[in-house]
Amino acid sequence: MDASVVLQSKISSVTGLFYRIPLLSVLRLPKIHRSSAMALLHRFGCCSSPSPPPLLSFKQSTSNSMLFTVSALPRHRRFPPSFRLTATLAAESPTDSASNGGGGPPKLLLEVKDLTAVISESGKEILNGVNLSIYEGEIHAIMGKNGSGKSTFAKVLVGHRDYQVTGGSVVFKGENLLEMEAEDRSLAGLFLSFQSPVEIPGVSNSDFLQMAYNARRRKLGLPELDPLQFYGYIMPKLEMVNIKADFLNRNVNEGFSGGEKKRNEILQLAVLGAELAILDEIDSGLDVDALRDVAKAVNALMTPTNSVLMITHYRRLLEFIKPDYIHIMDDGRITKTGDISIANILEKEGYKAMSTP
Ligand SMILES: Nc1ncnc2c1ncn2[C@@H]1O[C@H](COP(=O)(O)OP(=O)(O)OP(=O)(O)O)[C@@H](O)[C@H]1O
Repeated sequence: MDASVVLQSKISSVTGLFYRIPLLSVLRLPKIHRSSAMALLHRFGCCSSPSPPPLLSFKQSTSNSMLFTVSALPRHRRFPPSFRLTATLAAESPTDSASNGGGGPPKLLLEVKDLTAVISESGKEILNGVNLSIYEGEIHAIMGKNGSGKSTFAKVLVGHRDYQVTGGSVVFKGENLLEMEAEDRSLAGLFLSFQSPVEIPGVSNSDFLQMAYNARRRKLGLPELDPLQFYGYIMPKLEMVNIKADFLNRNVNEGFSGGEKKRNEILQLAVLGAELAILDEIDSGLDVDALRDVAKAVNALMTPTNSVLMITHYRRLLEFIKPDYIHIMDDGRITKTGDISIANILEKEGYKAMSTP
């Protein structure tokens, strides 16, 4: 833990420190990365809770400094690479326990109508009337030329502050998504894997994931997991994404290769669970084995009640994660919807084949 965090710990309340650690790290990032990193923290609802319970337990020593009792083991020994825990501790995904899973016709999960949005800073219009409906259990893919508005659409859905909605409606699980704060959207079950995942120096993956997971459990009224219980919960997830346990000791995305960052995004998804996972170019920068691992993990996470919206340029991802619908986005709206045959045509003929009615 570096000096600024220790200093901060001395002026923080006991419960306040917990979420100041990632926040401090974000504030140390270059300005260009800050809003993305804040969005990442908001993904987990970790910056707005008025009094989050501490993951790190600590107490005042006689010398007036804080004594941390993060765990019985020093940080570098907390997740040895060979660590295997066969625990039967409470390890259900919050969304598993929240889902109805009770049969019946699939419910409408997301309904976007005539959505328009501009860039907050310049007022430039990017989304020009997006319409999209996603039912529980469906996999949708959005394809489209560079700059057509795919990532903007994803970021608008999760409430990214760079964009302002100027019209239309978005209903998620029956609620007006546009009225919800970014972290509430995340806690409600919306997850966006970033095209360029941000690094958060000074915050370990394990602390970050446990904090995020417990934030979601709190929201759902479930008891939080302590570090040992969290081991039990996360170990199968690591195997699912084929990530070594020592990744948990490393700072969030710091020094990760492009492919490792993408795997880490899917690990976050596996840990948090999500009713709607939006995967923005999750295939970019992945070698073929990594793509297979990531796709396998995404498929394993599918249940009859959750859905995936993936943004991609390439058909090869769609061979691993088979979509029910493919949409073409052009100039900030969805102009065509079909099945895998759209991707086949695109591969052969390019976007000119999509411009005919
Ligand atoms: N924060 C921003 N500031 C300025 N311009 C932006 C911002 N966000 C998006 N844009 C612009 O909006 C347009 C759509 O961008 P977006 O990233 O949504 O496209 P995309 O379809 O995801 O493209 P790609 O396939 O290349 O990832 C682009 O012209 C982009 O430069």
